[in-house]
Amino acid sequence: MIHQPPVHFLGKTLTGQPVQKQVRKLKDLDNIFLDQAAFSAADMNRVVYEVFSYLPVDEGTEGGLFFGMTHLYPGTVGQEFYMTKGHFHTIENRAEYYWCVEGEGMLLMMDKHRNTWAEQMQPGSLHYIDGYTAHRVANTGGGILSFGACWPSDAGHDYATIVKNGFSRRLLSVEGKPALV
Ligand SMILES: O=P(O)(O)OC[C@H]1O[C@](O)(CO)[C@@H](O)[C@@H]1O
Ligand SMILES: [Fe+2]
Repeated sequence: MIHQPPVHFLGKTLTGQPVQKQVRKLKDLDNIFLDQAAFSAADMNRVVYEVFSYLPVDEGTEGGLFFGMTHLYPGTVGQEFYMTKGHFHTIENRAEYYWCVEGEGMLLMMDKHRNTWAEQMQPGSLHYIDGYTAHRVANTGGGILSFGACWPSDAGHDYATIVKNGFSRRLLSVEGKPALV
């Protein structure tokens, strides 16, 4: 039997059934940004990023894979660029790929010893995120940053550790340029 694939990935657009869309607004990113005064003054309904996910198996399936496209909008809160929430995986050894399709950004990674480093994202850049490594993406450009992700369906998301302790370094906009401080 020949099947038509249910989902299509054209440029930065993922369409078909079953693609799920998740929207993250500023109000979903509480305790992420350094400048709490700037955060409180901002419009909480501002969309920061959208994630289109293809989840062909149940969450938690060992051996399965998930696929997602994230569109992260440009903007800042205080001196920080709009960024994703960031997470470790609940099953800590699970790795992931990110790849950039459009825009300019920075992938922040932090290991279990809280060493933090960054990789530059530009169209075509491919990023291997090892297990035990927290990951977060910041949009450092003037347009949308679109990136793909592929991760194990049993990885899970541990957001709480990042909300509580953050990354050990922050990516700030210093004279319009990204600086890891
Ligand atoms: O889950 P966060 O930290 O909000 O970041 C969004 C991106 O990360 C993923 O959760 C996968 O790690 C994707 O769904 C999405 O590409
Ligand atoms: Fe992840």
